[in-house]
Amino acid sequence: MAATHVFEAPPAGVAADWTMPQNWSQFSADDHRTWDQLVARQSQALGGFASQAFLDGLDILHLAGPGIPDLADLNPRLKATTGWEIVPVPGVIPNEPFFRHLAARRFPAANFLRGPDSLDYSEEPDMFHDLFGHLPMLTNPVFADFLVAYGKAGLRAETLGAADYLGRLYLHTVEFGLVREAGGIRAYGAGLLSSIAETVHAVTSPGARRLRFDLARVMRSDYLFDDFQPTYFVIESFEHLLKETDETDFTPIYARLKELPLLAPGETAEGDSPFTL
Ligand SMILES: C[C@H](O)[C@H](O)[C@H]1CNc2nc(N)[nH]c(=O)c2N1
Ligand SMILES: N[C@@H](Cc1ccccc1)C(=O)O
Ligand SMILES: [Fe+2]
Repeated sequence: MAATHVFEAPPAGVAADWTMPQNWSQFSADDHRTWDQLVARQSQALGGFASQAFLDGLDILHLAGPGIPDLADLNPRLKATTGWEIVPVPGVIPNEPFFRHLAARRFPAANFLRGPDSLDYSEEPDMFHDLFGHLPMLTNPVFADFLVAYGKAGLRAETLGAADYLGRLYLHTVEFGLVREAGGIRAYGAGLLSSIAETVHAVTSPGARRLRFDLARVMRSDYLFDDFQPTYFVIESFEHLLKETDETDFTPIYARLKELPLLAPGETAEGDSPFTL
């Protein structure tokens, strides 16, 4: 987590719920050019790597036209699909307000853009990651409901001192998740899909470890934040992910996990099931 700054209190200009005005006119011509470059090369490169659900949702961003999207235009279009909207925040915010926004179908998006030196990979989640990476999946009804169920589970976890388990679930699904699809493997995680370099690595590299998704295994698996993940988890379907999160009482899982050591990034565990096609 070295490079990424997590805010502890809302800085000036940021509301108590961590949201801030997008202030679209603040973005420079260079920012808009970088955005267009990112969208063009990333959209071009994702065929064969990205889940169809993601590719379908990407249309909504392309419809927004060139330049960094104005949320005043984008949000009504997103809202019409699944009821979700984007709310600008200064960067990585604490868990509790993050869960609260998700539970209310508001997706927090960082209100700054990476520089042209980080087109392939950024160590820090920025506006390109949050909009290009996350927004397309928010237009998928099953995934959209999963993320609400996740936010509610997060709020419950906060009261149980178990938020870190949920943080790991998020990282290994919403951010770096793979899915069995079209007789192969596709990426649906936003941390992959906003980075060409890591998407290609996760889907194709023989050196990437891919395990079958297992809820408890995922919840005890630590992750890297500023480098490629050593292990990826593959789900069978978004329906399965929704069911696991929506209908599960996590309390006994947390109780069991508290007795087990955390697994370091890339560490193997008894019972690991490598993903096979
Ligand atoms: C839920 C999980 O723990 C995760 O680290 C949260 C915390 N705060 C965040 N804040 C923002 N803006 N974006 C994120 O993806 C997250 N992730
Ligand atoms: N690596 C991602 C950004 C990111 C960092 C950390 C966690 C999630 C996403 C990108 O290049 O877009
Ligand atoms: Fe993200």
